[in-house]
Amino acid sequence: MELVASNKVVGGWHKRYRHASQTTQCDMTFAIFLPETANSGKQVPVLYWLSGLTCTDENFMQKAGAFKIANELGIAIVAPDTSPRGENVPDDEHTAYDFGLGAGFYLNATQPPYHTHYQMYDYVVKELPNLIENHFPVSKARAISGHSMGGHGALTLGLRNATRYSSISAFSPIVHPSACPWGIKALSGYLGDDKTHWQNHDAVLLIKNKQYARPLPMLVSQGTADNFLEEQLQPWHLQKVATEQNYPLQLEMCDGYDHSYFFIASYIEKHLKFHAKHF
Ligand SMILES: N[C@@H](CCC(=O)N[C@@H](CS)C(=O)NCC(=O)O)C(=O)O
Repeated sequence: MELVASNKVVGGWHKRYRHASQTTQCDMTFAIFLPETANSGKQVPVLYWLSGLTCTDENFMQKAGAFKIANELGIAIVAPDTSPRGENVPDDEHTAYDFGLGAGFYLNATQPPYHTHYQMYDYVVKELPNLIENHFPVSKARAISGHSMGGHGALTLGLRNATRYSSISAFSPIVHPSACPWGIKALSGYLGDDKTHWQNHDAVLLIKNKQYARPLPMLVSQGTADNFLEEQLQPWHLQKVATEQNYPLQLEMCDGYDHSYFFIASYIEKHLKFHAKHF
């Protein structure tokens, strides 16, 4: 692992590392925030943060305003990149922002030419936590959260790995990718056109089909002034299946907030306190 950046912040540390990933077969960069309590070697729980389309490990760390409250709660935060990157990594053929680089959708692609590198599900669920737990003073208590495409990642990875995480949250998530333009483009491009292969990557279908080992506490926050609300995000689908299955979802509609990090900065304290309660 190569240290790329190191900044002291609120008594703790923000660090960026690059490493050769066996899962994605390219160099990956991630960021970690370590609270002050970790300086003395105390093992702290980890929140994995998955970012949205076009993002890297940097957006959350620079814009979410999470450090002070994460430090008070003694929580580390790990932010991976949103896709594999590098010269040999194929992009969308039209270099669109919603597929390929910056748009890995937290799944394991099966379709050429993407399947070699686009293995973000295994990277986030397995390789990254192993690396983090081997190199930093963290416990095995993990929570998962994310925004938009990363909200989709948090919901689906959390549901499918309910024994690895203690709680799930999401901001403005893509809840039903099988039925919205961003999701249909990604799932067909990475997994092929057979929709039976999409079900494991769709939070609404996972809950509908009870595809989880145990229900985890789930908090979803959605701005009412989000440009993507009607066409892409559609949280009412999640609310409906959660009610039908009695899944412990807390969905809050936040009046006047848009899709940006201004919204995340406004509600991150609530999400961090939610996860802190369940570690
Ligand atoms: N319309 C935007 C869509 C991308 C977008 O809104 N990305 C969100 C996640 S889905 C984001 O977090 N962007 C980066 C940021 O705000 O720092 C574009 O064309 O770039």
